[in-house]
Amino acid sequence: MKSVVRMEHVCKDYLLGEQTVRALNDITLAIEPGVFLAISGPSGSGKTTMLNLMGCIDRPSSGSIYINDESVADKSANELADLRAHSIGFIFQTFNLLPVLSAAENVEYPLLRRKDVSAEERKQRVAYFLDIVGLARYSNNRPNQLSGGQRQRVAIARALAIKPAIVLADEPTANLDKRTGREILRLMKKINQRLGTTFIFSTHDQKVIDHADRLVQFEDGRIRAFGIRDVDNNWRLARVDYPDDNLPDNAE
Ligand SMILES: Nc1ncnc2c1ncn2[C@@H]1O[C@H](COP(=O)(O)OP(=O)(O)OP(=O)(O)O)[C@@H](O)[C@H]1O
Repeated sequence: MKSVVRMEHVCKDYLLGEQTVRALNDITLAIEPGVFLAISGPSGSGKTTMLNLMGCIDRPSSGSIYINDESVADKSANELADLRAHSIGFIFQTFNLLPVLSAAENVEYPLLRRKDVSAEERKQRVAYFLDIVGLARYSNNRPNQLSGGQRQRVAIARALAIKPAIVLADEPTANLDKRTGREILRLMKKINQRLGTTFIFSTHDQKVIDHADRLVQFEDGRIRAFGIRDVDNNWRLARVDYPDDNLPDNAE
C-alpha cells in the first residue's frame, strides 16, 4: 500500500553529556495519504523528535524512513532540502514567521527555492493560499501587525504554498487561546478535506485530538496505541504491548 511516511524500527538517541537518551525506541508505522493524524503523548515522550525525523530535519540513529515510498537514508543534506522544498510543509507552535517580511512575502519564501515555480505562479499561489486562510486583506501586514491566530494562518498558507504531500505541525495551537486554536484546527481540517493534504500534528490536548481521524499515542519514546475512527466517529484503539510491560520497576 502507498504511504506518505513509513518508518521501520526507527530509534533516535541523543547524547546528553556522557549519557545517551533514547528519544524514540523501535518505531514502526506507515501513514496513508490524506489522513488528519494526531500524535499524542506526555511531555518528553518523543513527539517532536518524531516530527523532526518525518520532516527530514534530523536523521534516525538506526532504522529506515521512507517518504512517498522512497528511502531517505542515502540522501545528501542538499537532496533532503530539496525533498522538503517539494513535499513537506511545516507549522510550528511559535509560528516562526520572518518578522521583516510581509504576510505575502512569508508565504512566498519557501517557493524561492523552487526553480520549477515561475515568478508569476509564485504570485498566484501566494494570493490563492492567503485567500484560503482568509487573509487576502492582510497580505501587506508584517507579523507584528497580525494577531496570533492570523500569524498561524500565514504559517499555514506558507506551509501549503509548495503544495506539499504532507504538512507537519508541532503543537500548532499551543500558543493560541482556545477559540482561536479551534478555528485553526477547523481550517487545517477544511484544507485536509478540500485539497487532500496529509496533516500530521503533535498535541497534548484532548480537544485537539478530537479533530483527528487517526491517532498515534506515544509513551516513553514508544508507540502505546494506534487509533482510527469507526463509522460512529468513536475511536477504535489498538494498544501495543511490549515484552517488558509487566516487569516490576526494579527488575534487572
Ligand atoms: N537535542 C536534544 N538533546 C538531548 N535530548 C533531547 C534532545 N531533544 C529531545 N531530547 C530528549 O528526547 C526525549 C523526547 O523529546 P521530545 O522533544 O521529542 O518530546 P515531546 O513529546 O515532543 O515533548 P514536549 O511535548 O514537551 O514537546 C526527551 O527525553 C527529551 O529530553
